[in-house]
Amino acid sequence: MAKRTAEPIPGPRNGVFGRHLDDYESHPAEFLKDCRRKYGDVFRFDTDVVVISDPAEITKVLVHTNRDCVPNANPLHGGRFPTPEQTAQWMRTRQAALPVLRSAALPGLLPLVSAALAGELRALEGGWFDPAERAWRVCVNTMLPLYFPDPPPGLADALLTAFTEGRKAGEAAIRIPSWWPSRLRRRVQRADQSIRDTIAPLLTEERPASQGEPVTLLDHLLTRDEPVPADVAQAALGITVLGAIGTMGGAWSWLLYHLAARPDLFDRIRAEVAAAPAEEVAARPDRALPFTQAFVNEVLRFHPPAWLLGRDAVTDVTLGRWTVPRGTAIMFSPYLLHHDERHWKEPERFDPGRWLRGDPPHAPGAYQPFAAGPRGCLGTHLGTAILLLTAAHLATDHDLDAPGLDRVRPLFGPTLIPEGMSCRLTARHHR
Ligand code: HEM
Repeated sequence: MAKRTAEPIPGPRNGVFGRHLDDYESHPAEFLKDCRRKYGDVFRFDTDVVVISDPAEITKVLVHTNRDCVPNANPLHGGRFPTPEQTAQWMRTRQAALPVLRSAALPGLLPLVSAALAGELRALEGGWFDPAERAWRVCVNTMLPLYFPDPPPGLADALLTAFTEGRKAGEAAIRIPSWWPSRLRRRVQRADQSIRDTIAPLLTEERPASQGEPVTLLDHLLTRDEPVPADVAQAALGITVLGAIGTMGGAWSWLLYHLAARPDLFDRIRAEVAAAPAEEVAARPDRALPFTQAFVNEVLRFHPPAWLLGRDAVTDVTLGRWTVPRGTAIMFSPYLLHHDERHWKEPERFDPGRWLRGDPPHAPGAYQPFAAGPRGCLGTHLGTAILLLTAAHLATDHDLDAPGLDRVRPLFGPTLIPEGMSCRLTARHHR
């Protein structure tokens, strides 16, 4: 590995895949934390993989994404760097999806999300369920009404299949070479194709001229003066939701966990929601519910679903006093950042109040639940709103039981989810 200094980047001997894989797999976050303590804010994790934990360096890498580096290679796409044309195509997709995802558009659209969410929560009433198992479908069904006036039958299933298969293939990527046309990979490609096939006819359908303002993303795409290329439109309508399921579902599960773990704070949320005008809560929950917003911020700090992120350097990249060559994977962990006592007072304390006290709660760049820069989360505002609305609906309409929370463990998989939680929602007016 080329360096600016003669000294090699420190890290575990022979890399993690040499002798430490078991240690890493049994406690990934603890292992990384330990390495950071031993080796510093830039350490070598394995040949061609470095981990960084300094907020300023992380921000620099995120901001320069698409220029110096790209989001980690998707193993399903052969592990190659995307071509400049593929990156440009994806950036057009982001642009096409913005009409429903940017913060200014959301107040008019959130009542759709809120109604879908209320239905999903009602459907969960009565039986015991594991939030981490049910979250994926809840999140898809909650997001789709923003995209389609009548979500096409089968699309939610197609998205969930593609998500599940993609997750399995992602986990297997460590064992199967990225160019291997494995059965798993073919299943992901088939699932991806079925999303495109479900969406394609909607883009050519004759639709009645829309009455008044376009509402859903489909309306926006069909009423633009300049037609959006079919591939971009399909990706905007399907693949952006697919990209959101893992993180959104993880965040949703942790929200339920923390609400159940802190009945005192849940009561404060109930009081805040009861005192706020219902229309304001539905359209601008971030403004109407400051304590609930602080609670959500703290959930995403304590248990960021995207706990490990990475970029692949497409050119030599300087990290502190080192330069790593093109091809190096540069990883960082929002979980480590959010639990670093150098940037947070009492990081192991779940304390929404830290977001309300007026003084800056953390070092710049030390809060990264949504990453940042040109490839940061496209659904930051929507994701936050879904969590706020979930808390608001639960507060108004449901009691939440979740015994045995002390046995629930964080599972550091492709996303961070609670493992082993079981809970039950009961309608409040039934009591
Ligand atoms: C609380 C919920 C959510 C969290 C914590 C979250 C987190 C993230 C993070 C950390 C990334 C960056 C990944 C990286 O840098 O490699 C990301 C990307 C992305 N998110 Fe979210 N997200 C959430 C909700 C959503 C929602 C609701 C959408 C809606 C469609 C969405 C759409 C996307 C997309 C499309 C990308 C890929 C951006 C790109 O590569 O250009 N996310 N998300």
